[in-house]
Order: sequence, then structure tokens, then C-alpha cells
Amino acid sequence: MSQDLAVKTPPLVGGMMIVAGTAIGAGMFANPTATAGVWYVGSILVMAYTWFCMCMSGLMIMEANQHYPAGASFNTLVKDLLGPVWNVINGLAFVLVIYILLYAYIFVGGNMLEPFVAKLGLGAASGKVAATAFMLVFAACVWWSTKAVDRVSTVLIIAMVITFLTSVTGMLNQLNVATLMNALPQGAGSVYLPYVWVALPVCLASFGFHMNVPSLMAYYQNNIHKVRTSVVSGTLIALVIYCVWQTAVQGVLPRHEFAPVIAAGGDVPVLLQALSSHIDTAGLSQVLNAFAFMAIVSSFLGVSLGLFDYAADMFHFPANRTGRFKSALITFIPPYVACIVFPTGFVTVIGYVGLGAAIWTAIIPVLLVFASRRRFASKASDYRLGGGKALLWFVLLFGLVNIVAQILTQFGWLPTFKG
Ligand SMILES: N[C@@H](Cc1ccccc1)C(=O)O
Repeated sequence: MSQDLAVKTPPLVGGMMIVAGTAIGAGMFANPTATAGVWYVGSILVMAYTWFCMCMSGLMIMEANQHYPAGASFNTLVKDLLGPVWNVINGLAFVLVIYILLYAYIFVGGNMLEPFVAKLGLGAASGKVAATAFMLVFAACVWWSTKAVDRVSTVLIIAMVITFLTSVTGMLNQLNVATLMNALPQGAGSVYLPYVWVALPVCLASFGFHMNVPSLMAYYQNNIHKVRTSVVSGTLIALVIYCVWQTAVQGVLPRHEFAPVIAAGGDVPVLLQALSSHIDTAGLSQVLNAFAFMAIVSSFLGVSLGLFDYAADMFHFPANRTGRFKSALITFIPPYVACIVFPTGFVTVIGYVGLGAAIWTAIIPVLLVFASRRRFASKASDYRLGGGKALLWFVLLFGLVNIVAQILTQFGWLPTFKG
């Protein structure tokens, strides 16, 4: 079995960072706004529920993956266990999610650069120029080499840890428990439960990391113990960071003051602007801005690499500059054009990410386990996720609820909190 102790595999911390790094991203800025309706206690419960289901579904991909040689891709598993139809559904949902994420990152990154570009005197064009500049600079990193992405990401992660700790400590110092509990005299109502549906898909998106599982199985040579620990602790790190962030934001910005942020589709600069009117020092809001910008860039790099490699593999583009240029065109042009032509709100599109991601991060993993338990006679040495069929149905239901919630929200059939 591949868990042979003689096989030396890389240290655990790398896997944990990969999972935490992929999970923590745009969702972070969407969560406080998307959960303004359920507010603080509700949001913590929604996040805990989502974390549990998403962590379990990650382990399900691992359980199915153990029957294949290390390095087998997500595609290989789906094609072999579920057949060509599911493989097409999976591929489409995968590409769609990445395109929407890149769209959101270019949108937000451009918005954040706009004040600087506006100083050049470009007038109304400055928003588009800013989005173009953001896309070109960071797409160039991806095109240049994976190593360039690796280097830039490492620097970003170190700077993010510093800015996150600085800004969050500053915010937690100014935290108001009455704000957090929505107990201010001018508090915005006490109806929370109907808003849970709108919050779910956005939270699902913020716990997505599942394309990492087959890569981790390759990285750790099918060592179940290491992959399981990476998935569980990486997603736990994400949960803790999201909860701290949620406390800092919803403890500073009262529920009724989310109105302008919600009206702007959850725009990150509008959220940061609203926060800065409650945070005393100007320095703190700058640190927060810097953190937000780096979080967007690091997700942009990580997510685009996923599609970049997928495109290169699918169209057999060579790994030279021209081949990489073709993969880059496929990766960046569609989301960039969409962003210039249809600039919509940020939280709105993250909801679509939740819809597409529910397919391949919740439903497909459950189906993979059903199929693999049927296909492969279980050996004593095999890993089997506990919880039996009940857990599989629990996670399947989670995926379906998220899909239905997002579709109904789109039709305007679910109550949305307006502040
Ligand atoms: N979790 C990522 C987005 C993501 C969704 C689905 C899969 C992978 C990544 C974020 O919050 O930015």
C-alpha cells in the first residue's frame, strides 16, 4: 500500500497552507455582507455547518482517489467512476466557477486601483483602465512561470499575515458587543432566519478548495494520513480566520449600516469605506486596504493557475512562452471582457460561484464515494470516511439546498436583507 512508511513525503505544513490558501480568498469579503441578514450568531452557525460539509466532501474525494495511482486528476476519477456525462457536467461547472472568480477578482482589483488611476486624469475611463492594468500585471506573472506565481504568493502570504493581524487587532480593540448582538437602539430589526438562504451559497464558495485534493494525493504519494490532516486543519484554519474576521467586521459596523454596501452589490471598497468611518486611525484603514488587495491578488494567482494548467492539458499546449500565451488567452480573456462589458456587484457573482461549486465540491464527491464503495471491494488497509450513508446523504442535501437557494435568490423569490 502507498502508505508505506518507507516512502518519504513532504512535510505537513505545505499541504495545510495549500488548502487554507485556496479556501481563504474572495469569500472573506463577501461573507460579512452576505450574512448581514442572519447577522453574527447566525453567520457563525452557517459557517460551521458549511465548514463541516465542505471538509467532509474533501475527504470523500480523497477516499475515492485512494484507489487510483497518485497523480490521477479529478477528471480521471469522475470519468472512471461516474461516466462521461458527469465528466462534462463537472468540467463545465469547474471552468464556470473559475471564470466567475477571475471576473470577481478583476472587478474588485480594478475597483481598488481606480483611485490611483483616476489621478492620471483619465476621467470616466479610469475604472476600465484600472481593471485592465490589474489583469495585465498579474496575468503576466502567471504567463511568465509557475515559479513566478510561487514567489509572488509567498511574499503576499507573509505580508497578509502581518496586515491581517494588525488590522484585526485594531478592529477587535474597537469592537462593540451591542453592535455584534444587534442590540443598538437604532438596530435593524430582529428578523434573522429568513435570510439564511442567501448566506449559504456565498459561504459555500468561501470554503471551496476541492481541486487541491487530487494534487495533494500526488504531492503526498497517496499518504492518507497526511492528506486528511492537511484537509482538516487547512479548512479549520480558514474557519477560524473567517470567524475572527466576521467578529471584527460585524462588531464594528452595525447591521443597519450594511445598507450602502448591500446596495453596491457588496463592493469591497464600499465595505472598506463603511468600516473606515468606524475605525479611529486612518493608518488602520490603509492597512486593511492593503490586506484586502493582497488577498484578492493571491486568490487571483492561485485560481488562475488551476484553469491555466487545465487549458494547457486539454488543448496540449506546449510549456514554452507561445504555448503559455495561448493558455493565458483562454484563462484571462473571457472573464476580462465580461468584466469590462458587464460590471456587476461582487457578492452577486460570488453567489453564482456557490451554485457552480456546489456541483463539484459537494454533489460529485458524494456520488464518487457511492460509486467507489460499490466498485472496489474494501480492504482492511483502505481508508473509509466514518458516518456511513447518513453522512453521504447529509452532504448531498447540503449541496442541493445550496443550489436551490441560489436559483431561488436569482428569481427574487427569497427574502433578501436590504439593511
Ligand atoms: N474559496 C475561494 C474560492 C473558491 C471556490 C470554489 C473552489 C475553489 C475556490 C475564495 O473564497 O476565494
